[in-house]
Parts: sequence; C-alpha cells; structure tokens
Amino acid sequence: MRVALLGCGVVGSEVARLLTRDASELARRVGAPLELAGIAVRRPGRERDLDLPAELFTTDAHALVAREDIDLVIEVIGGIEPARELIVTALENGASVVTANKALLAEDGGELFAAAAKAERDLAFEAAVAGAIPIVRPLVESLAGDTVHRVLGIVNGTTNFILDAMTTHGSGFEEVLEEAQRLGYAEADPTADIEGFDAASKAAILASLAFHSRVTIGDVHREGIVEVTAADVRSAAEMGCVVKLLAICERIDGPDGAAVSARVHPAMIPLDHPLASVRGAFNAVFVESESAGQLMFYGPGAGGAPTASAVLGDVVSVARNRLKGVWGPGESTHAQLEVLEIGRATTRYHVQIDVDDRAGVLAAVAAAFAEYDVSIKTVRQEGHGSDAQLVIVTHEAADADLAAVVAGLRDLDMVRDVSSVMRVEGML
Ligand SMILES: NC(=O)C1=CN([C@@H]2O[C@H](COP(=O)(O)OP(=O)(O)OC[C@H]3O[C@@H](n4cnc5c(N)ncnc54)[C@H](O)[C@@H]3O)[C@@H](O)[C@H]2O)C=CC1
Ligand SMILES: N[C@@H](CC=O)C(=O)O
Ligand code: NA
Repeated sequence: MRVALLGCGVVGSEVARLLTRDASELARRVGAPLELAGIAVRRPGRERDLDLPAELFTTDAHALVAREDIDLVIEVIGGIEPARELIVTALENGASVVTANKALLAEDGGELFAAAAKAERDLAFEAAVAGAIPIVRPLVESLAGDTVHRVLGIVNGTTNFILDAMTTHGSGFEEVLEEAQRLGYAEADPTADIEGFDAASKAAILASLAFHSRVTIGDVHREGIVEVTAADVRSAAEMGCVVKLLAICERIDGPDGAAVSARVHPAMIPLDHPLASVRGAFNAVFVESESAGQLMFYGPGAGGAPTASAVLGDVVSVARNRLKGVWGPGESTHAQLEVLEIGRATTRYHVQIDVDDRAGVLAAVAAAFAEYDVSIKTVRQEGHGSDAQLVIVTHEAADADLAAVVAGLRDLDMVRDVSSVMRVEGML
C-alpha cells in the first residue's frame, strides 16, 4: 500500500514519524505494509527531526498525486487551494484520501464527496473535527440508526486554551495566543481560531453529519473570542459560570417540519456543567440523541501527536478497505433540512447595562425587555452613581428579539451603554 503525504508541518511530520516508527505494527493491523512513497513539502531543505531519505521529499505535490502507483493520499497541507485540487486529482486517479482539512470540507465538502463517490474511494476526515477525539466515526456509523437532536461542543483547542488561561490565571490574550502557537495548537493563520472560523468549519461538518443535510461554513453564525474581556470573565465567575467558545448544532422540529441551526459564539456556562471543566487545549463534544440520550466525547483537540492519531486511525481503516476492494459510507445529505438564520435560534442571555443610578431606571429597562416579550430571570445592580450597572439574565428568547431589546435599551436616555451581551448555555 503506497502512501503519499502532502504537507509535513505540525501534523504531517508526526504522521511521517509514526508511519515510519510503527511500520511493522501498522502492516499487521492493515494486512499489508504501508510504504511512505513520497512527501510533498514547500521547503525541502528545512531541518526536520525525521529519519527519512531525502529523495522522498518533493516540492511538486501535483506530480506526487498524479503518480499511478499511489494508493492512499494523506492531505495535511490545510487551506482551500491547492488542497482541494490535489484531493480531487488523487481521487480521480484512484487513490483513497485521508484529510484533516476542516476548512476545505466545510467550504467545498460536496465537491470532494462527489469525487470520492464517483471514484468509489474513501474520503476520511476524523482529524478534521476535535483532533484525536473519535466523533466523526461515531456520528457517521455508531449513531446512524438514531435521531440526533443536538451537538454542543468545545471544538477549538486554541481558544479554549486562551479562555482557560484568562479565567484561571488572569493572563492576557496575546501572550497566551503565542503560547498556543508555540505548542502547535493554532492554525497557520491564528485568526481562524480566535475569530471562530475554525470552530465554525467544525460546526458545519458536525451539523452535516448529525442531521444528514449539507451545512457549509456560510450557514454557521460565527462570533470569535476577540471581544471577550476580562470583565466578561469576571462577570461569568460572579454568576458561577465560565466563558467558553461553543459550537452549537440543533435540530429544531416545528409545525412545518424539521430545520437545523448551527452557531459558534462565546457563551457563559455554569461551573457544574461538564463542559466547564474542559481545560487547556482539550475539546469535548456532547451529543443528544433520541434513543441513546446524552453522550460525551472528550480528549485532546489539537496538537501534532493527537491529530496524527486520528489521521493514522483513518489511514488504517481506509487501507483495510482498499485491500478488500470496498469503501466506507460516503456523504449522507438526504434529509436536506433548511438551515435557520441566527435570529430564530433561542437561548438565554446575560446583558450588562451601564445606567444612571436613579429612580425609574429599572422600570424603563424592564419595559424594554417586555416590549419584545423577553422574560427576565434575574436582575442585580452593581456599583453606584456613575459606576452603576444592571446585570440581567433572561429566560430563553429568540436571538432576533434580544437584538431588538438591545437596540431599544441603547435608545433610552438613562442607559449610558449596553456594555456586554453574552449568551448563557447549559443553565437549568
Ligand atoms: N495543528 C493541529 O492541532 C490540527 C491541525 N489540523 C489540520 O491539519 C492540517 C495541517 O495543519 P498543521 O500541520 O497544523 O499546519 P502546518 O502549517 O504546521 O503544516 C502545513 C504544512 O504544509 C506545507 N504546505 C503548504 N502548501 C504546500 C504545498 N503546496 N505543497 C506541499 N506542502 C505545502 C506548509 O509548508 C506546512 O509545513 C490543516 O488542515 C489543519 O487545519 C486538524 C486538527 C488539529
Ligand atoms: N487550530 C485548531 C487545531 C485543531 O483543529 C484548534 O486550536 O483546535
Ligand atoms: Na476527531
């Protein structure tokens, strides 16, 4: 079984190391040796901690995937192009493909899965969601007979690492981001992490798999963590909560049938919620389904070795299929559920309002919530005089209604500013 590796960065170098180190054990598991036949890199002269012959390395990834002797291509370059073109070419040439590329799958998955189906080859991507955690295969295979209602997860290691450090050590954003980059958690362009694009790609993939519908990154409402302040983190702590970047995919059954909602945003969750204890670069995904009930998948979500574990799991599985002349399940999108816009998603909100400290303020603020039928769960005042703040937590409300309340509050004379609006998840 001849294997081509595209990309030899954080993940690729670990994949190459394990393919070489564990060659004889992997051969026994597959039933045939896996021979690393070529590695496409951008800088062949770069110092690499790999004991591999120089002639394996090439800068011509296109020529490598066009070779007729390649059975399996591992794509760990990342990004849209040339990864998309290389994967399609590999499939057209009869190779099976393993990829960790969530950005590409979330943007152009349909084309890739169509190419795999046409070629009758596997396109496997366990590493694309939540690193080492087995979550793709459970959704595609183990839960194929169940109806999934909700997937709620911490699916970005870099942002969880940053928020955790802000919460526990009061660390600054930039300093922790640099540490996450040094540890190999962050994407090549870390704005993909901190602005929520990486988590949104994963949410699109999770929603597609869970609800048998094609959900792309453009369908996912996305807010990153750049606007989360130390004050938000303190406010959450005062409420017995912690701030996490969550990916939330829901099946919403209504009188007109089912629809899907997918969103990524920072949210407060209570400290006694299992997701609150997910620390550092760890990830966790909760799945709620009709028959199985609640399932939780937890583990390392980023980094070279954990991601290589998921890649190699796919390599073994795909190679076994090749030997038998079969291929696994392809894309399942028959349900074709509509994806709802964010305005129709419902949750609770934590709203912090800087107000004048005088009679009638509370009544005016409460009236602004009542106007859009948003019910208040708790209210408390912080500070006095020019530092007075009202901190309000709502019952469940539609996002569009809450947005209208916030606009109404901003129009009130006695409201100086709506200084923070954050969703609250997982609270009873
Ligand atoms: N680092 C992580 O924790 C995880 C990464 N992933 C995904 O794995 C993939 C790879 O990520 P990393 O290894 O972290 O990125 P990286 O930036 O460390 O490695 C990518 C490598 O590909 C090389 N490359 C770029 N264009 C190329 C081309 N045309 N031909 C040959 N080589 C080329 C780059 O020079 C670089 O060495 C991405 O899709 C990423 O989203 C998935 C899960 C976790
Ligand atoms: N940059 C990603 C890597 C894994 O997908 C993250 O931080 O989770
Ligand atoms: Na995974």
